[in-house]
Amino acid sequence: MKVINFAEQQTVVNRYMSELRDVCIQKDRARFRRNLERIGEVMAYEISKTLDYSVKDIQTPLGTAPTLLYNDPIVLGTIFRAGLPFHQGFLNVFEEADNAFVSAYRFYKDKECHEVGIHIEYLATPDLNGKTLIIADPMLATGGSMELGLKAFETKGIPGKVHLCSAIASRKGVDYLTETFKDTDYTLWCGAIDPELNDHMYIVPGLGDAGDLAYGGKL
Ligand SMILES: O=c1cc[nH]c(=O)[nH]1
Repeated sequence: MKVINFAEQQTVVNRYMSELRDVCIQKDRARFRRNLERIGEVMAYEISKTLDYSVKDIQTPLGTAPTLLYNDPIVLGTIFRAGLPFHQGFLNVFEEADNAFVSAYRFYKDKECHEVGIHIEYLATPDLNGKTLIIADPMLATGGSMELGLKAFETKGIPGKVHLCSAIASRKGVDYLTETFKDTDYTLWCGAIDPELNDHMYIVPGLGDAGDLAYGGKL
């Protein structure tokens, strides 16, 4: 598996990332969602360069324009709920894509929120056989929800290509996925890779709880 880290590049993604993280700016929910969406748009554009293209003749009012167009049948997958604005960014770019959704939640063994697992509950996906699957999961903490999300999607067909996308990943999560998918040609796209996970499996420095910041708190 190949890993791309946008934080190592000179790119506008770093500006969007700084706004996601900034403790004052991130309080503006609409802006938080829009920044996740914008990172999705840039990642989608970069992924578009990896697709398979062939020349198609486009009829204009004045003649024919030979144009390189991609042939990949794209499915955009995401994990509720924090994934929704990030997913929308990819959909803004690949607007013809089919879509797949899965819900995953963490369950804890005690009131101190020590995690014991991730539970998959809801799954809605088209046939994935031979498709180019792009999974948008903005916070890659342990890598567990991305792995389980992909496994859940793969019950509905085996994709031809897989792109795993996160806004912020932890080093531990990246190492876990790199090991788990070491024999694949998957690509993991990260807005940034942060050094630590805390006891509650939150990424540090990270940004906090992406779902709450995008949509408000939950019970
Ligand atoms: O730091 C983290 C990790 C997982 N999910 C989040 O929203 N934040």
